[in-house]
Amino acid sequence: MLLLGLTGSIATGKSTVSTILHSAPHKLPIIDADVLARKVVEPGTPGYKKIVAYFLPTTPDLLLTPSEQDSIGGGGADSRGRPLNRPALGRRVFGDDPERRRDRAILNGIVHPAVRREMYKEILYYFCHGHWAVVLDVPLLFESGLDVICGAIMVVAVSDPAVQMRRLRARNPHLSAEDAEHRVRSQGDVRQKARRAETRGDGGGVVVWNDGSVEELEKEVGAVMGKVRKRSPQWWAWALLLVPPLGSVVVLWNLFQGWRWRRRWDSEQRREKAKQR
Ligand SMILES: CC(C)(COP(=O)(O)OP(=O)(O)OC[C@H]1O[C@@H](n2cnc3c(N)ncnc32)[C@H](O)[C@@H]1O)[C@@H](O)C(=O)NCCC(=O)NCCS
Ligand SMILES: Nc1ncnc2c1ncn2[C@@H]1O[C@H](COP(=O)(O)OP(=O)(O)OP(=O)(O)O)[C@@H](O)[C@H]1O
Repeated sequence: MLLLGLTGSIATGKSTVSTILHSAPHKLPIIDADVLARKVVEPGTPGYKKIVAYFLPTTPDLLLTPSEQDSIGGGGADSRGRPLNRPALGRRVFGDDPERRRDRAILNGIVHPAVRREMYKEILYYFCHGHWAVVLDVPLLFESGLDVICGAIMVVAVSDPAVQMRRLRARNPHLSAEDAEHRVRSQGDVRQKARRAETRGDGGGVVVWNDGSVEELEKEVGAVMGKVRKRSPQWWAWALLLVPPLGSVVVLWNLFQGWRWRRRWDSEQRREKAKQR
């Protein structure tokens, strides 16, 4: 089974592409890291407890008040505690200054391992059901190291940063211009991610440009999926499932390839930095 990593930057169109990939004619199952990242910090979970222990003393509005819960339809507080006030936590961790970077690293250190565990369980489920591919929708695919396990990576990118900012503010009108700017800056430049995917070569890394309309996007997704599909037909997914030793060898080979792509990219980056000095 092909693990197709779907990534990009904030508001570049990952969720829109993931909806396209989930619908006909592609009909792929989706594992959404944002959904899992919410699940693993629900009240009562170990993730929730760690976040409250670290952030509450310095973030008085970290938990929703009963009236805020009513207004978002979250129900009343129960014995597991009040839900997190996500915008308030976002203000603590999104941005470029050292304090926010440190707090973001701490939050990532709590949330990412729990997300990875949930993700592996879902991958196993889809593998056992004989799907030819599953989409891993992960905004921070490269940053979290999950690129290594993916047989192919699709980056959804926009070439004009103003388009990204406009779509973000239209989708999240509650964000101030400053908050929106902080969120965009908290993720790497999407054009850099596009270049990184392309270094993986034909079908192993593809870029979907989303500067145009949704109809154009659908066509573009169709075209790049043609390249991806060539590398991993349905019969191959069944062969891996029915011949476990073959499946194990292929998993190891894919991990090795992913690791080699990562190393190649890191050394290219080092060379570029050295040239700039
Ligand atoms: C800070 C939190 C509570 C803000 O929640 P909020 O509901 O306001 O935003 P949401 O979760 O929908 O995120 C919106 C977008 O921000 C970006 N983003 C989220 N977390 C991060 C991060 N740690 N670093 C950079 N960008 C991020 C993603 O593109 C995401 O799609 C939340 O984003 C969070 O818990 N982040 C840490 C976990 C994480 O990395 N999630 C991303 C997938 S693993
Ligand atoms: N081609 C397009 N034309 C117009 N609007 C678009 C297009 N693609 C996406 N959008 C809109 O832009 C906004 C951001 O898109 P989407 O939610 O798919 O991005 P995302 O990368 O998943 O964002 P996030 O990382 O924040 O979850 C949405 O409101 C979406 O409807």
